[in-house]
Amino acid sequence: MRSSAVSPSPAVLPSHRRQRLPPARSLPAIPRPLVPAKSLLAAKKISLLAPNSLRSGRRPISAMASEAISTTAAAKGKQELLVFDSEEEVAVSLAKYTAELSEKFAQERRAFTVVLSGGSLIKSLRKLVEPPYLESVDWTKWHVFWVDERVVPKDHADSNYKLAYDGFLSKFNYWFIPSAEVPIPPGQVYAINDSLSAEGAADDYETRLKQLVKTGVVAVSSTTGFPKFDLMLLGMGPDGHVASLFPGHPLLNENQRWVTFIKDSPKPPPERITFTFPVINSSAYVALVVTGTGKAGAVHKALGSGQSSSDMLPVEMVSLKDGKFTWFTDKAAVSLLQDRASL
Ligand SMILES: O=C1O[C@H](COP(=O)(O)O)[C@@H](O)[C@H](O)[C@H]1O
Repeated sequence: MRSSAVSPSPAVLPSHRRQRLPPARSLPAIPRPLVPAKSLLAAKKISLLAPNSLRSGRRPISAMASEAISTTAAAKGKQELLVFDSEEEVAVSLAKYTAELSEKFAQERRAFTVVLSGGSLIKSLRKLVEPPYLESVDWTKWHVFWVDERVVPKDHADSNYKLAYDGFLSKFNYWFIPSAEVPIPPGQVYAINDSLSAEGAADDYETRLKQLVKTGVVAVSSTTGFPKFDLMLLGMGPDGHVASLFPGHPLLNENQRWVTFIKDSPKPPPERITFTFPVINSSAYVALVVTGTGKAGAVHKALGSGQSSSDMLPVEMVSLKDGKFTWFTDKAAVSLLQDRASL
């Protein structure tokens, strides 16, 4: 088992986790099939619309939509837009994509640093804890972080940690273990210290990240000097916010801090901590998962309007320095892009 430089003390774990969860090392060994190296992004997709991407095996929603989105995406930098028929298919593809990156980084760096969001993203990760991935992924290499967190106790309904724990980290349902945790060593799950103020929690998280950079668990971008996470799994709100970076908020311009705090979040709860754009944009891979008609307006503004302006949505500010940025969407989320009038 890999030990981390910074292990959460038992005091920062929520009581339900302390009491109920067997340590990862006590789980029975699970036979891990050899997973052949596969190309990334080989899963079923119906659209590929951005430049600099593999184009094989993909069919556009429509020629009109394809052309229009491709043009806009080209103007906005290296992005790939994948459109699936349903959220179910998004979840299937996201699991494959994540498992393949897990294998790649586990081999290359002996660690896989994964950053989670809250919100609907967690539900879309459900296929990763089902066969075949629950057996084939080397969970012991995972180091789990949060791109943003609400400043509430970890057992609070608003906690992104709790959401991830209840919806993902505790959902390891192997046939002879009816209910167990995903076997990520507990010291590699980096929840915030919920006994601190928003400012204190942001400082503490940034300090912990700096220690993990020093020990080599988290990589550093040679381009930006900011931490370079292997995979960031982002969601997007209907207003186009990502992490806890909201439209028009001064935090959008933060360019020094790795982790900062907000006390006036327009979406409750008001107090949160969040990674900053320099950190998000230094990632090796970002998967932005956007599903449902509620997000269609923001998707249209980001990808379909052809306008690049001073009123950029936060999602439009995701622009990786030297990483790969992929949108995982369903048809509902891109429904306004399919409307010829808006293309
Ligand atoms: O408040 C938040 O919202 C966003 C988006 O959530 P969704 O439910 O609309 O997908 C989420 O990505 C972020 O982590 C969370 O704190």
